[in-house]
Amino acid sequence: MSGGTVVPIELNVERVANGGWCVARHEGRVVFVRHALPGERVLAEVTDETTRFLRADAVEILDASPDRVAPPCPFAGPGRCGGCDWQHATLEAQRRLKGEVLAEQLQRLAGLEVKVDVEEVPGAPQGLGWRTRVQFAITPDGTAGLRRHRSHEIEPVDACLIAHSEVERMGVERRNWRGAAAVEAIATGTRERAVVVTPKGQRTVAVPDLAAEAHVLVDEGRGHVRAVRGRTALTERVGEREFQVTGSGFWQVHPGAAATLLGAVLQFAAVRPGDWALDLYCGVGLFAAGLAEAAGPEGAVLGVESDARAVQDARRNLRDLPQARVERGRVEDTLDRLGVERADVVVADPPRTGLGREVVARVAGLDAARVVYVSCDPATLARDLAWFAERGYHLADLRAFDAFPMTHHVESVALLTREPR
Ligand SMILES: C[S@@+](CC[C@H](N)C(=O)[O-])C[C@H]1O[C@@H](n2cnc3c(N)ncnc32)[C@H](O)[C@@H]1O
Repeated sequence: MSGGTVVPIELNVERVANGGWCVARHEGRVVFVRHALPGERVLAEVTDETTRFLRADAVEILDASPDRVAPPCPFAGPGRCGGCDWQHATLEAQRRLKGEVLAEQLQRLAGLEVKVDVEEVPGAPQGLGWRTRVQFAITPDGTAGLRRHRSHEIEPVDACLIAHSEVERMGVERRNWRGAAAVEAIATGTRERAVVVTPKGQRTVAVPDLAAEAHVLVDEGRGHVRAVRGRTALTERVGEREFQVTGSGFWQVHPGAAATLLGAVLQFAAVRPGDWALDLYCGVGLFAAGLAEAAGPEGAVLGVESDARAVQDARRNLRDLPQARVERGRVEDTLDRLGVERADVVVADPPRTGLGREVVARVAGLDAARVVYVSCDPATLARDLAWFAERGYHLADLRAFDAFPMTHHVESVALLTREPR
């Protein structure tokens, strides 16, 4: 907005929308408002304006929702840290709102009427202290902070309440990082050093008394974190099995999420001994391991993953399961390249962009009895489910998990089955 005093507008807040917003209306235009809750009357400052809609921050609550609480974090609130969206709502309300968002996306984009209960993920009872990877932005004077919402500005913080205690014990916020643009701290609980990658190379930082795994990446000032150079593997444990995760390879950030999602995937996949299963976008092999154990030595599992280091990790993590193999490549080309024509079960866990129409068509063509779709984005999940429906696969079951408390993000696991012929 241009300079001068910003006059707040009064809004009656309606429903929740995807992305941590609520919907209101002002002079014929939709307003997407943050820091508000459905049913509230608020004064809001407009932060962004187009011909079709406004964005605004609630700055004063005139009628509060019964779901409202004081944010536990002092850096949450209008114009402050953009890392969390729902610090001002109870955890129960946050989960209800996420369920409403998922249900609304499924209704609007896939024509599905579903009631969604978002389940708690064990390991963060207050919704705090769960984030095992935190990307800190660095101010020009070297102070660590977090980005403000939809902004390049940095909010200096002296602690992040959703960060895991081991990330906090690294003390990234208490060090000076002059010359770096970003630092990513990754904690898992077994390593005792921090590795810093600078433009001049990699160095190891001693972190005194750190009974934590610390892994810090620094970029070259271009505003993004680069993959770590060299082999700095972390070890994650799920049940009896250990998973090596090298560099910035994908692993769930909530310490309870990997085991919880694996449980949901195996429940829906219902793999039987001798089955032929695919794990698409397999990362370091979390789901492939469970599928291979269930399929047994007579079965077979193929993991497909595009990231070279994740493929190396997956092969290592699955080396005691000869029925599992991992192929490096993009899902879009690899199934064709390998001539994969059928499967009993397909698990797919794509990035936020979802599967897309072509991969949906390719997966549906495999004629699997069950397709398990793991998604971190309700909108792309709903879009893809509509395409699956065109090809005869329908939503048979859905579980959703609060793997990112205090934020608007929600993780879903959908079971798709074929229409009987
Ligand atoms: C959400 S992660 C899932 C990882 C794994 N299922 C897990 O739970 O740990 C998505 C993975 O897909 C990989 N990926 C991204 N685009 C891909 C593509 N087009 N083809 C194959 N893998 C891809 C990423 O490298 C990442 O490891």
